[in-house]
Amino acid sequence: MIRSIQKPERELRTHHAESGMESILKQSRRIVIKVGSSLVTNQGQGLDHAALARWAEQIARLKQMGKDVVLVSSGAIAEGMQRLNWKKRPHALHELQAAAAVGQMGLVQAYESCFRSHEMHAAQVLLTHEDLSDRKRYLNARSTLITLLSLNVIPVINENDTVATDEIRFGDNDTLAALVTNLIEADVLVILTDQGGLFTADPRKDVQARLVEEARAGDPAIEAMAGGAGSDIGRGGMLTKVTAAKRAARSGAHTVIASGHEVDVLIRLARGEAIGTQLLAETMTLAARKQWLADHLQIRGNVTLDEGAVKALATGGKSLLSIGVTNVSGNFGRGEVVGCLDPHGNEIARGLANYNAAETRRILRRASNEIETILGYVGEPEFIHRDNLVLL
Ligand SMILES: Nc1ncnc2c1ncn2[C@@H]1O[C@H](COP(=O)(O)OP(=O)(O)O)[C@@H](O)[C@H]1O
Ligand SMILES: N[C@@H](CCC(=O)OP(=O)(O)O)C(=O)O
Repeated sequence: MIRSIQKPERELRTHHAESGMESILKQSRRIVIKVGSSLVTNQGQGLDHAALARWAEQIARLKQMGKDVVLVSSGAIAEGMQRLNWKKRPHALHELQAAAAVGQMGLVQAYESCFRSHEMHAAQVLLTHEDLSDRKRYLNARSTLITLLSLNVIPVINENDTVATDEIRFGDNDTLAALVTNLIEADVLVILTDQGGLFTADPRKDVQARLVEEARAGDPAIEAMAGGAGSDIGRGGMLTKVTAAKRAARSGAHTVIASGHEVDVLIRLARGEAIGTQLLAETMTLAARKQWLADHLQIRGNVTLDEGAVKALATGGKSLLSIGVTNVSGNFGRGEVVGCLDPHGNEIARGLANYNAAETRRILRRASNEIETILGYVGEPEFIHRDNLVLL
């Protein structure tokens, strides 16, 4: 497992290396990597294809090291501007959105051809923040991403700029990357940018600024160090990265902020070299996720379980299958929270249902392999997956 709670005396370190520190990437299995605009474009004009090829190569090597990788990549607007022959970044949101729609084609084409040379595929996933706060879409996005990972495909995520405006306005894929980290319960979020990491002040303005090697994600002191907006190309700045780290920590993920200009930065991090800034989460992934679930609980209905299912949940650490459900009450949708009652009506657990109430009424007491015949399709084999279940 990855390193967990840091000691208070290590709250903030600003001196350089030789500290024997090891990168948290070494121990982690599931990683979200965010590459900022400055690392995938030619100063905001078109894509830097050589850079994309380097990212794909490094990610292919991480895969060989047994890591699951999701890539969050900016670059659509810059590529769209070039394809449309626009020399200056427009101010009107609808024009930025149009540029993103044109450029996204080039972005995924480029990644697909890069990953193909490593005998891998890329998948385009466009998301908005709202998608991830809606429980049904949250579950759908989660299942799709986890399936893509199991198929050895690299999901390449960007904001769905056609329907979102806030992120274009602020130029921020950092928040999106943090939400994806929560979504798939990644161990680490790696934010690559044009600076060596988080400095005690903006290094472009303050020559005295020192690199913060390690701190606690969510420490108010680091928020104060991260100034306002950054460059003209990407405009989220360091503050959105520090905030992203705080958000990622909510599901137990650590964050690394490092320079994408370091040669083979991802490989070196994965081998354990401490590069850039490590912002550490205090809780372990699973516990944090359960806490997240607990915070979001608003029961929409109940299912009653038979004794076997109660035992499987309470002592077996298992998922809840439809075969163990004997009764359904309420009117919940897919992704909504249901209470799980024992045969005496006592609530023993809560979790996110993979099937809505009407579907559950049809599949109760039936085995998972019968779901497809009964409903005409099959989603997940479990009614509530263990990861989405909290015992009371
Ligand atoms: N404390 C700080 N440490 C490092 N960089 C900072 C800090 N405060 C502000 N910045 C600025 O944030 C910029 C990175 O943000 P941004 O340009 O949005 O990158 P990206 O496109 O990679 O998301 C840096 O170039 C730097 O000028
Ligand atoms: N989604 C947009 C821009 C997002 C963006 O610039 O974010 P960031 O790289 O965090 O500064 C694009 O692909 O051009």
